[in-house]
This record gives sequence, C-alpha cells and structure tokens, in this order.
Amino acid sequence: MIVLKLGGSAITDKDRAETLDGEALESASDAIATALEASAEPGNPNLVIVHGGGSFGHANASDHGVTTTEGSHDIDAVHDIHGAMKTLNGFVLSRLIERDVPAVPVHPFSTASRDQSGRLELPTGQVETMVSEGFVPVLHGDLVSHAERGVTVVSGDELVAELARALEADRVGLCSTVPGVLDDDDVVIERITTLEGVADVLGESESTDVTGGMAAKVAALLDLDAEATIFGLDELEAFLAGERPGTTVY
Ligand SMILES: Nc1ncnc2c1ncn2[C@@H]1O[C@H](COP(=O)(O)OP(=O)(O)OP(=O)(O)O)[C@@H](O)[C@H]1O
Ligand SMILES: C=C(C)CCOP(=O)(O)O
Repeated sequence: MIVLKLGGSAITDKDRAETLDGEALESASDAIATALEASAEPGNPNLVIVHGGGSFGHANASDHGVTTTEGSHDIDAVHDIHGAMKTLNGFVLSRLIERDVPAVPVHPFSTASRDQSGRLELPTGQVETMVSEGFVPVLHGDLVSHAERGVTVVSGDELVAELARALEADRVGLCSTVPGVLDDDDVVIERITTLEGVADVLGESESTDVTGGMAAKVAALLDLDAEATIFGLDELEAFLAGERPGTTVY
C-alpha cells in the first residue's frame, strides 16, 4: 500500500491564483499511470493519492483568516475555500482518468472533523473499501468542521499521516516542488530521523501557505511507523518503482 501526496506547489503555479501547472500535473499523472501499468497486479493498484492546494485553497483560506487553528463560521468562506479545493480535485481526477487510472474523489470536508482540542477524526472505512475494490481514492487538503470553531483547514500532509496509520501503508511519498529537504547549502539531506539538527533549516513555504510548509511536513512524517520520502516531481516514477529518491524521513 502506497500513500502518495502530490504537493500543491508541484502541480499548480503557486504564485498565480487558482492556476494549474498543467505540464507538471500531466507529468505526475503519466508517472502514476506508468507505475500502475508496470505493477505486478495492474487491477489492484493499492494506491491512495492526496493532493495539496498550491494556488488553490491557500490564498482563499488566508483571505478569510482561516488556518489549521483559526476557524470561521462564515458560509461564504466555507464555500470559497472548499470550492477551490474541489475545483483542483476535479482537474487532478480528470488527468488521471484520461490515463485509465481508476481515480475516485474523496472530499475530507464531508467525512472528517476536529474535536475542541483540534484532534482530527478521519473515517477511513470507505477509503479501504475503495482500495480493495481496485479504485484509487484521491483526497485533498480541505476544510473540516471543528468543534466550537466552525471550520478549520486540514492539510494534505495531515491527511497523509492519518491515512498511512489507518491503512498501515508500506510506503509514504510526498512529491513536492523541491528535490527533498535541503540543508543550508541547498544540498538534499538524505535521511532525517529527528527534528533536532534540521529544525534550523526547515522553513515555511515561499508562497502563501496556511499549513506550515516544510517544517510541518517533516514533523507529521516523523510521527509515522512507515518510512516516508520527500522528493521532486522528476523522481515520482522512481519512487513509485520502489526507489528512495530525495529525503527519507523515518
Ligand atoms: N529546508 C527546506 N528544504 C526544502 N524546502 C523548504 C525548506 N524549508 C522551507 N522549504 C519550503 O517548503 C516548500 C515545500 O512546502 P509546501 O508546503 O509548499 O509543499 P507542497 O506540499 O508541495 O505544497 P502544498 O502545501 O501547497 O500542498 C518548498 O517549496 C520551500 O519553499
Ligand atoms: C488550504 C487548504 C484548504 C488545503 C491545504 O492543503 P495543503 O496544500 O496540503 O497544505
């Protein structure tokens, strides 16, 4: 079982509102289709995809002052932010389906929630059944209802971590716009086992991002039992073929 995140910054133009990076999304979809065709059991993909927001969702959330902890009850904000993420989800699904990947949508806003302490409750029974029936569920960073705060943002990274745990994923991959976690000299760090030592180089995203950039990503991955890999789009095919490009977080 592989849980793969397509980073929003990898598949969109993060500096132009609600704009796809069409070429990047096509190339990611090609890599996924090729990997499924080449797998020993093409009818049984055993793959769950989550995508982030990039230029969809983050700017909308920021405009409405909504983050993973700051909530809102404004119905227009809800539809604006969730709507942007559903639009991107539609683009991702259509590129995958064009390539015969049996992709199906799962909108976390319809199923997940947070309690007062912010703990995420993400039901995964439907995702498990989709996978066992040969589909590829495609989730996305989204809003979730949050006890006493209205709605807050859930990042794709948080969803990846929850799914990896619940589905006992063998491998977790985060495909981003960078070739891995970079050190002070912009060299890819091969392995991260603790936050100590790397905390200084982990920063926010360069673009509008309400969910914390690389620092939040590494922290979420360190909590997992499964080995996780952060790599760039050029390495997606290699990752899906079983290699460990970029940075391994374990
Ligand atoms: N040490 C670091 N190494 C690599 N990237 C870093 C580092 N510190 C900060 N970053 C930033 O983190 C960004 C990747 O995080 P970001 O959250 O944008 O990725 P994503 O998951 O692809 O996108 P999204 O959150 O929209 O889904 C990089 O583009 C870079 O700007
Ligand atoms: C901003 C929203 C709504 C989702 C963000 O998901 P992410 O890009 O995975 O952090």
